[in-house]
Amino acid sequence: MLPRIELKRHQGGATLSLNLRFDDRCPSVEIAQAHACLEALAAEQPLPRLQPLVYQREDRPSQQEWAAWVELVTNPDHLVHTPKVVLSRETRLTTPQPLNPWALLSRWQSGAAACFHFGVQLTPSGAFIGCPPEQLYKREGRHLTTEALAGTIRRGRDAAQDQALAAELLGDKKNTLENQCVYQQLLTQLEPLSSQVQMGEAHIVKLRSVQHIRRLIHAELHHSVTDHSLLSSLPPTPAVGGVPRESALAFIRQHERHQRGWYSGVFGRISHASSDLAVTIRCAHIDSEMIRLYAGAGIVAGSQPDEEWRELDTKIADIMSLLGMG
Ligand SMILES: C=C(O[C@@H]1C=C(C(=O)O)C=C[C@H]1O)C(=O)O
Repeated sequence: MLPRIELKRHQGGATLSLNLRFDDRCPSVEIAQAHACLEALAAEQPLPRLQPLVYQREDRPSQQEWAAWVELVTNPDHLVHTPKVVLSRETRLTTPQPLNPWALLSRWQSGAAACFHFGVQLTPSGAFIGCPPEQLYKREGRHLTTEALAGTIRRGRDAAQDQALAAELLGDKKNTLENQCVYQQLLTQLEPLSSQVQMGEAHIVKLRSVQHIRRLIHAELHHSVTDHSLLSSLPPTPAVGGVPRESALAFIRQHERHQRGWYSGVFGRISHASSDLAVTIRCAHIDSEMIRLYAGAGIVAGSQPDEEWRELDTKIADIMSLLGMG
């Protein structure tokens, strides 16, 4: 989806872009519609204060169903052909109070400096917003940077505990395997598309509520490779899908009963000179009476249902705390 109007904030200002399509459309109609959109833009207004919400919460799957899925994925007969599946949960908050998505995004992004910040107005009262920590890829000319971001542990109560948890994460077999599944697939996919592929050391990324293992990957793209080729090949990475992709996605389609919607997709900017794209995790879909939050966790050999469920709780609680709940 390409929005009609894009607003990009950067240091020292903002850029507004207007997108026009001239393929199968009458040019004068397209220009008139674009003009109407520009005229409908309202002047900047102060954001409303976020009020604590009264809501009803429903999680899909339930903890019981989740445990059953994790047992299925970690069964040796399943692991032998599908070593990683990223399973997800949808948390629905039904509320009679309208929530201003931009007020939520503003509070969210102030505590997520190292993340992408995006919001898409889908309808007058509906938006998809998020602060994902994960880059699908960044391209400058022929130079590509991507990353394997997978493997999670909570933040510590103080600096010493936080460091101890980070060290535990880096040394943990199950989390290392989760990350390895991602970088191995990225390296395989990049091989026919690029040369001089280099991978950095595993290190820790610290977010407000969780820490992750990350490995950066750099490559020089062949001249024939376009964003279209990269987007046809890389997503969904095993950070949101699994390994091998097809059987992991088949498991997800068979078992997850909620729609992932815009969650676990791709969001960003593409141009001839450069591109910058994020994976849409840590996000919320807001409608007039419902907020949908999403969280996923990579399931591999050694994953325990209760621990993975707690990981989902931590990721969701991070967003709910912005709304004064959870
Ligand atoms: C799928 C999500 O996150 C992914 C899963 C992770 C994990 O299981 O350790 C960590 C980061 C992401 O790769 C999500 O947050 O929804």
